[in-house]
Amino acid sequence: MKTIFLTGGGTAGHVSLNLAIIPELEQRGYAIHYVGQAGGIEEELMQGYYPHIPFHSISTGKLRRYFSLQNAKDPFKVLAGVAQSIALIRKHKADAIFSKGGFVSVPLALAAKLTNRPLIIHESDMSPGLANKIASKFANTILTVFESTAKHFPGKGVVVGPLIRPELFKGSAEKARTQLGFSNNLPILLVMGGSQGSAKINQLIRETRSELLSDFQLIHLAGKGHIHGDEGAHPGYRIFEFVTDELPDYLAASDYIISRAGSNAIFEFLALKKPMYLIPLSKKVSRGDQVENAHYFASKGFAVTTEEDMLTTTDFMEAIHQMVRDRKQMIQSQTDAQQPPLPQQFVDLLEMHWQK
Ligand SMILES: CC(=O)N[C@H]1[C@@H](OP(=O)(O)OP(=O)(O)OC[C@H]2O[C@@H](n3ccc(=O)[nH]c3=O)[C@H](O)[C@@H]2O)O[C@H](CO)[C@@H](O)[C@@H]1O
Repeated sequence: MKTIFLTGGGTAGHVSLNLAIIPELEQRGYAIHYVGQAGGIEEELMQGYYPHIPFHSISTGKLRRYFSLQNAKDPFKVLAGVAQSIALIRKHKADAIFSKGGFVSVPLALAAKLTNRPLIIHESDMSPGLANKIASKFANTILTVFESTAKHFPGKGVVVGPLIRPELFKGSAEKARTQLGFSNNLPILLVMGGSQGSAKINQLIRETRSELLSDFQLIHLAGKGHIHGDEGAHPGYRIFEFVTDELPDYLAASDYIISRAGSNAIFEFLALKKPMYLIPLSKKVSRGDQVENAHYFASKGFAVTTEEDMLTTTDFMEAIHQMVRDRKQMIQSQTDAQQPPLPQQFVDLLEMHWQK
């Protein structure tokens, strides 16, 4: 039996794809181990979805882009993580490593190189993240979602497209309506501020909620720690920090989406053919990957987008009206788009590149 180490964490966007391929890997008889950070979202999601898979925590640095005294300690934390990773690879006789990115993946990537194990990386965004840029030096292959990303990895980049968790296609709209106490009279608008929630989007929803509730029923995924008091009091409004098992049903019931532009989430909405309004995380606080993702989606006719800087409630409401007006065309463009690969095809590709 082959043993495979999966890694990726920090945000749910660096875990989703691993969750999607685990059933296929298990069916092919792999022994799977997950390497992440203790207390990270990766540990929480793995415990929730796959509690039988051993989770190993390692030490890692944060790879901050800003000055902090913590930066001086980080190289030592990464080195400790490399030593732990080498020990884990040897102890469990890992044959190959698959990394979905995030800073926790860097020590394991370096350990893969030092122990001569094949390493495959996946990059979801148009421009690669810092962790993947570093880890790519030790990788055999970097699988990308966007075609233009492969050029960042000469000789190693391979376009694979987005992978969607199969359970997202199995939701029941009726189940969601019953559970949420929603009627069939008004469309449902789902709001997702990325896996961690978005203070900006939450604020816009709070400011426009009474207006929105005359046209929509709202499912608001606000993020951990972003719910204040008794916000769920209105019968057409339900707020949650983060949902897991219910997400397929909530997505099936949704007629429209407002979201950040994280790669996993927007490709899920595309695969489910949901008209969407994207407000990407600003370039001021990120490398601008979400701005690129959102512009790409708008250019393909899959989404309406506005940037968050200077966004007023009037602009916000206007963009929502535009999404409603463009609904039919958006669904048509989404229907014409290339279908995402299946987990079987993705794992075939992984196996092919491990052998290289
Ligand atoms: C702040 C930050 O660094 N964001 C990055 C992070 O986003 P983030 O972690 O938000 O990831 P994505 O938006 O790509 O994916 C979010 C995932 O969480 C799931 N979900 C969300 C809410 C919920 O209640 N339940 C649930 O299961 C979604 O279905 C999706 O699978 O990784 C993405 C992929 O590399 C990047 O594009 C983003 O720029």
